[in-house]
Amino acid sequence: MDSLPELDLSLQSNGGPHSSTLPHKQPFVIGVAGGTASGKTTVCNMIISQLHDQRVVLVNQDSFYHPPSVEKLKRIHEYNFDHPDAFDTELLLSCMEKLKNGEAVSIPNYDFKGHKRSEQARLINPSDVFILEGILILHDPRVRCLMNLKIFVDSDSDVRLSRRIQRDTVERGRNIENVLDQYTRSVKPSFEEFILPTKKYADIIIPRGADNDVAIDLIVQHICTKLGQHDLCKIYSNVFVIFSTFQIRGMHTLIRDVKTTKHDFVFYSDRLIRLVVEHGLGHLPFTEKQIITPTGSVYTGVVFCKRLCGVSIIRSGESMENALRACCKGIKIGKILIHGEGSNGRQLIYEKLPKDISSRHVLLLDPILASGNSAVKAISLLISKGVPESNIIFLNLIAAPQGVHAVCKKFPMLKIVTSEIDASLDDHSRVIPGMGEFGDRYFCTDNGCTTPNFHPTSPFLGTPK
Ligand SMILES: Nc1ncnc2c1ncn2[C@@H]1O[C@H](COP(=O)(O)OP(=O)(O)O)[C@@H](O)[C@H]1O
Ligand SMILES: Nc1ccn([C@@H]2O[C@H](COP(=O)(O)O)[C@@H](O)[C@H]2O)c(=O)n1
Ligand SMILES: [Mg+2]
Repeated sequence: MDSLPELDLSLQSNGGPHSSTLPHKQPFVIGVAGGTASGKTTVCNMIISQLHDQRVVLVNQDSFYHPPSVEKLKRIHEYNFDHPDAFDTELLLSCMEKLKNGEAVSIPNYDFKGHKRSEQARLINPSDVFILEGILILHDPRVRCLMNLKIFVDSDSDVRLSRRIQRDTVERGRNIENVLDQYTRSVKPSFEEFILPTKKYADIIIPRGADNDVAIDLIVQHICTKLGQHDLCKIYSNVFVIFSTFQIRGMHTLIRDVKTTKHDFVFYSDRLIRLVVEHGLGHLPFTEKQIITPTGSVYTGVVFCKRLCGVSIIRSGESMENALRACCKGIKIGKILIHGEGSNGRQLIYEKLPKDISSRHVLLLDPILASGNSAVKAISLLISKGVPESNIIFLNLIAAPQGVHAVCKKFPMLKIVTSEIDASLDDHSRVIPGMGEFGDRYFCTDNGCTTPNFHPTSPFLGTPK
């Protein structure tokens, strides 16, 4: 029998686990094609507003219209703006190549009234997501090759024509006669000859354009999932990186900064730890439960697994205990101390684990997964105590690829939940870029600590200097 009260997971993560994110080097490129006035620009703006936490840049194919020569401008009513040759695709390709290489580019702004590039160009910075939008954006195979997701907006042609009349007379300096004449002479024939045939390249076709909220929601979810997939998450299905937002990156920026004060380091580490713990809890099993609300109505919900325990790897892991206690009232927390210099020869120095640990789901706590040697030792101990591998969730703030490989290869059934995966390890097995000695910074035992923030949970805690 437990001497502690039954566990109550008083706070839970909002929904299931996100198989998520990392800043990745290559941007996610989406192509959005469709006939004129089908709602491409409107759909793109809706996607961008729903991806509010990501850096998303919209690049319109219109920006790459060739400016017609003076001769052609004189007979502009004969010009076909809906033909693939109307666009400077070479310029589009070279801009995209620079952006993909992390360089900023200047792209033209297009003036539909004067049929020319505006004086003022638009500076575009490298970004997480680029949306390329335009009637013929799926036409050139080289442009299609840049895309991770291809969308075709499919709206009824009568609706498109009426919207085009409205838009072009209000926004593009045309009259109804111009619009109808251009539509029958070049817009409609080119749609049939060049634009409609590109629908077959689309991964997703959106009927009814911007009215199709469901399709737009699904697309946004798909983009979020894809953005969150670090390469290691693709290799190991048991690695989960929490969804990266500017908030999370901001907190990482603070705790990784060598100049950050001790107080801020502890404050922002605690915030990040809480997020990781909440995500970790989202991976626990649950069963369905119906309850009656005060209005007498039935609510079908879930109850979480109550047989839990935390195990912190001393000393840094102890920094995660408060967050776990705050989420899981009365949770038992065991401790493991492993010691060893260099990359080999880790030894178990101390362990204090609940007697019934084999029947519990274990949240193993260590903010940094570096070489993985200590983690492998700790996990092996848990397994030797009878904890099923699949009942272990290993929670970190940052993980090095080497540590992820070491743990996942040996224990493919456990789950790792982390907030960022770093680039590498240095010769001293320190995570790079990393955040230095987490335990020293958190417990204020490094040199120069002026504002001790004492967390007296560990029998092994050094004396603050
Ligand atoms: N679902 C919709 N309902 C009403 N008006 C719309 C809808 N989608 C687009 N529009 C309007 O139709 C016009 C054309 O839409 P737009 O997004 O510019 O199309 P595209 O970029 O494909 O040419 C715009 O004036 C826009 O405000
Ligand atoms: N000077 C120009 C350039 C283009 N067009 C028309 O714009 C349409 C593309 O923009 P959408 O937002 O409608 O996709 C295309 O159909 C061209 O006919 C123009 O009228 N004048
Ligand atoms: Mg548009």
